[in-house]
Amino acid sequence: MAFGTIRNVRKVFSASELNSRSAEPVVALDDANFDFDEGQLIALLGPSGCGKTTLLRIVAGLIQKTSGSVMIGGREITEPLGDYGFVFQSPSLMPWRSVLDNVLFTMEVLKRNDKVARDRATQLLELVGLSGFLGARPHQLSGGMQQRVALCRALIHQPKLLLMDEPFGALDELTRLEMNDLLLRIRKETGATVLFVTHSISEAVYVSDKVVVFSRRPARVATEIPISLPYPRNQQLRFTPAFTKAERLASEALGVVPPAETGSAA
Ligand SMILES: Nc1ncnc2c1ncn2[C@@H]1O[C@H](COP(=O)(O)OP(=O)(O)OP(=O)(O)O)[C@@H](O)[C@H]1O
Repeated sequence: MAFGTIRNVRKVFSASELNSRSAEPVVALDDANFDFDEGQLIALLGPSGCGKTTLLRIVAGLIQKTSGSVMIGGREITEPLGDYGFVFQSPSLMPWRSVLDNVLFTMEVLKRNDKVARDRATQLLELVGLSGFLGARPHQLSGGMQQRVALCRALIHQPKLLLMDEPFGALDELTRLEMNDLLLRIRKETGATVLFVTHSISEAVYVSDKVVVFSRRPARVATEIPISLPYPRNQQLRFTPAFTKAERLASEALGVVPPAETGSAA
């Protein structure tokens, strides 16, 4: 059985949730379906406003779905679980805390801020190339470095599932490419299962085992594209026929380009 199953998930934001008497209900998700295995990295790709963040928040147990089922590791998700990690577009670090103490914040909340936690935080920060910045404050770091800290903070408690919502969307192109490689390396080291929301077709193909493409709101899964590019991946893969073909399939599903006459070939 799959580690994660998203079945017929529908979410309607009612007028009361919209805090307005006059507003029409908003159908954010309509019958979203897909599965994923433990250790997989799944990219969720779709037009702006199609409900990707809403789906992540439902998977996280932060909001209730209107109908359908979300099972993670054999449990139906109805409330927030402690064993998830989150990375958002903004790193949201605490400015008064050092890099190390920002990473350890999760462990403080979980009351597990012991030597083991500190050693792991130090190892993670080393893995992302920040071993020289343990005592630095967030304002002394670049945007990419801050996002590396946020990644370590999300992984410090060895979460069952890592949820990433456009984590590299605010970074410049070069830093973004570096972060894609870093994510692949971290994921290999930690074995984390990841749901990764992005607007970038190229990024989705590069980092994932499968791209789930959503239609316009109300979102349904338009198609699932298995990515069988080899590991370890490197930037040269972006210029291979297999990569271009996957990008083309995703672009077709998004309606960016018409379907190729053969139905799939790049
Ligand atoms: N708390 C909320 N209350 C009411 N409506 C909401 C709420 N959260 C999201 N929505 C609506 O649900 C729809 C989907 O929003 P969502 O943020 O999930 O889309 P998205 O695909 O993540 O967008 P983007 O890619 O631009 O970040 C939007 O129309 C949004 O206005």
